[in-house]
Amino acid sequence: MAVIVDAHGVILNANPGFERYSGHPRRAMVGRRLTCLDVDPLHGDISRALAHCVARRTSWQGALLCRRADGQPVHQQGVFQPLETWPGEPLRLLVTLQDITDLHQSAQHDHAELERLEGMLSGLPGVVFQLCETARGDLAFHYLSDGLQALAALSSRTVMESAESLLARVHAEDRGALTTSLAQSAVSLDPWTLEFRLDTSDGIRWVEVRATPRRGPDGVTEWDGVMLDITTHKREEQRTRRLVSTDMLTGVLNRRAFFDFGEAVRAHAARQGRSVPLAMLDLDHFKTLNDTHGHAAGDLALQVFATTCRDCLRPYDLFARIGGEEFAILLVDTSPEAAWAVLERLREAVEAIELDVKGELLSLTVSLGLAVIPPQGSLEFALSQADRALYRAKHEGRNRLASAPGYPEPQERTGT
Ligand SMILES: Nc1nc2c(ncn2[C@@H]2O[C@H](COP(=O)(O)OP(=O)(O)OP(=O)(O)O)[C@@H](O)[C@H]2O)c(=O)[nH]1
Repeated sequence: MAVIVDAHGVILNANPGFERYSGHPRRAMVGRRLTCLDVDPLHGDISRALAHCVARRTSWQGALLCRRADGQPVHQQGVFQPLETWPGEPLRLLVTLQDITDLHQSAQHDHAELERLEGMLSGLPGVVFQLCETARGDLAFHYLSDGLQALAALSSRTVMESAESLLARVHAEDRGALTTSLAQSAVSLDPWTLEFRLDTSDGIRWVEVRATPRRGPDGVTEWDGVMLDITTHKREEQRTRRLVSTDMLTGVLNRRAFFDFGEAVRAHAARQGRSVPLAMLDLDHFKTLNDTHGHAAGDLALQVFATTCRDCLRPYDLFARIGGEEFAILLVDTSPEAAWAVLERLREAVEAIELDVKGELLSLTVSLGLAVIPPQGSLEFALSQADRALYRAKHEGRNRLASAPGYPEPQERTGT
């Protein structure tokens, strides 16, 4: 509908559609102010639109809330247009109003739907995101649900403004894997899946990401995905792995872990053409200690012995209980000569133990058999050689080191 009004908003003329859409008889409205259609006739948007056009002599357009003659509110899209006038002629405005109630209702419905969806997404146990990589390789988050605050103590808005604010928190050791896996997914368009750590003020959080990529015509790759907090699950997994690889009595590695980790150490050294010194250790006369002082005293001796040995070694040397009172050591990044010296010091440290059993001080000694795993050799074979050397150490009087054939003896090292 359209009306012509003067500078005070008084209706001078109205088209036939006016009657149909406003419900007011056309003739009755001529001479009345247009503001009477507004739900707020004194201070509503129609008053403001009129004031705008009169003051600036430019058009105005925007949404208005009006009331029909029967009292029904109607949302209108209004355009107020000053008409051309001759100099001296009074100002007149052409006002067109279009009923947008249906559009408004559907927008309101969409808005409610969107709010419902937002509420649902922020309630999910994770972060829903849309990540975008431009053809130049720049990353930007186009969407992040609210869960990010709980996951990374960062607001979605901050990370949408700068993806770097989140990427900078990825644990240094995991950044390479993140970049590589994302690049692979961008090239192959296979799903992007990764587990990585985030450094947060609450400590390390483990995150699992799963996202589906697609490529736009402009070469941009977009991933729709979800980030899940798997910290609890990871801690549980690490605890289980520790339990599976740990000897319950002494807390050192068990036989199975020794072979698993030992194989990795061997393979690493072999790639660099280096051999790895290895030792088998067995407490002397342990049966006598058990039989004389009881099994509990034996257990205590094993615990003190294990702690003493562990303290003599570097953190990354492998030390494991591989049988009852049998232990094994793999010395990482150590020459056979240096290994002999380390193990001799260890033997002395064990000899210095004073075990307090019900007020009686008991001493312990250990015999050691040494061998090396050559670059082409196997862990099992070297262990059997160390075992034979250990047998020799026992045979030669215990509380001593003996080495497998070919192992540099101390005399050879010192040249004496
Ligand atoms: N208390 C305790 N004893 C253990 C454990 N595992 C094995 N043993 C005992 O360790 C003893 C090993 O004895 P032997 O193999 O005869 O060796 P030994 O008495 O140390 O003699 P040598 O090795 O020749 O010096 C046995 O009595 C086993 O029962 C354990 O977990 N706790």
